[in-house]
Amino acid sequence: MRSFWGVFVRWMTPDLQDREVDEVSNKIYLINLFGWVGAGITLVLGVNAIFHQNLFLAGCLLLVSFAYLMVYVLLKVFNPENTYVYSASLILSVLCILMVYLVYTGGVANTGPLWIYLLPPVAMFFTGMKRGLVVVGVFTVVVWFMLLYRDGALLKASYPVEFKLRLLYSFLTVAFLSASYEFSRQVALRHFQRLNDQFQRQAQKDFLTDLLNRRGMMEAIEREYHRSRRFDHDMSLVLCDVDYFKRVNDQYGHEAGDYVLKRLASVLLEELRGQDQVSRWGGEEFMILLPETDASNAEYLAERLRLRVQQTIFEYNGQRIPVSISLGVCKADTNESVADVIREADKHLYMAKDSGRNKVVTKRR
Ligand SMILES: Nc1nc2c(ncn2[C@@H]2O[C@H](COP(=O)(O)OP(=O)(O)OP(=O)(O)O)[C@@H](O)[C@H]2O)c(=O)[nH]1
Repeated sequence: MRSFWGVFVRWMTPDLQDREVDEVSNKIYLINLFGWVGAGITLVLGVNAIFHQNLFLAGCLLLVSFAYLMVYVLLKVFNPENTYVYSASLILSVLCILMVYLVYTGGVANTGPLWIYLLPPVAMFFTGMKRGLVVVGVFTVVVWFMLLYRDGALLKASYPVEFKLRLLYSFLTVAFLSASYEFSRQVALRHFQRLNDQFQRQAQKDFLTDLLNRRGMMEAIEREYHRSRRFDHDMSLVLCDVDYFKRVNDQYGHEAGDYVLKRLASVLLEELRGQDQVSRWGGEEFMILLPETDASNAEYLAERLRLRVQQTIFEYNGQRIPVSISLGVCKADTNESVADVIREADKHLYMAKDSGRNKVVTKRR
């Protein structure tokens, strides 16, 4: 039963290929739903009109039903992300024509004009506030003209003047409310997107050094790794660790330790090229990603960093703190996974530590 429902829903809805639920996918699903509901209702009304021998009305309604079905076909056959704008325009155009027709004929017992309130919310939601206002504006002018021109000479149905005026005033009120609602929705959406971007950035930043954190760097490495494989470019990693950092904390205090990490972060940033990326990998460890860099250039850069740190004066509260770093360098090979490359860089770092610290060790091939 469940799988039947799943197949049915999949058949009825456009394929968004696991796209995340967002404003666009939400719109696509609603346009599709609107198409189905519109096609269903107008089909029933069309068949009903055939039974009542009103063949002109039946023809119109069946045509509308077919047009709404095309909304689904457009979304299903073509890429919905490209065609949903056309589907929305189709829905709106057909809706406008249907509303004008209902105002013209009066529908059942002159209640046809009551359906025009559908237009403002649908127009605003499907096409946005500005375009929605244009559609509603043009529609209002057309209907206003039809209702007021020579005391209803353009209408098949006849309405009292009070009804016509109140219909237009209340329609404009609904249009204004729909536009305000759409405007607030857009403002809230933008605010939400800004917050989301901010959280995403924060989730990838290290609060102490303001560098990328391990999570942000992992993403950067994965991205670069796939790029370098695809275009057959070199890529290297340098893992760098402060020597005897525990002593810094013990001797000068934890705040001095924090100062060293921050200062070191800015020294590393100064030495690197714009395309390189540096992150705080954890504690007193920094991971550096070097795109388009082979092992000997990565080693050269690592050596330059080591020297630069050695020559930099780290001074906190008037006290000079001796700081040096050890670095493990590894160039990514095509047959290695990202985890392998990181493991290799880590292995070389510990070889640098074992061989006395303040050293660079590179994987040679
Ligand atoms: N001040 C400060 N200390 C940190 C931070 N993160 C980690 N540490 C300290 O860094 C020290 C790391 O010490 P160890 O792992 O023993 O390494 P080490 O003393 O640098 O020795 P080697 O790496 O072998 O040269 C620990 O004392 C941690 O408490 C931080 O954000 N701020």
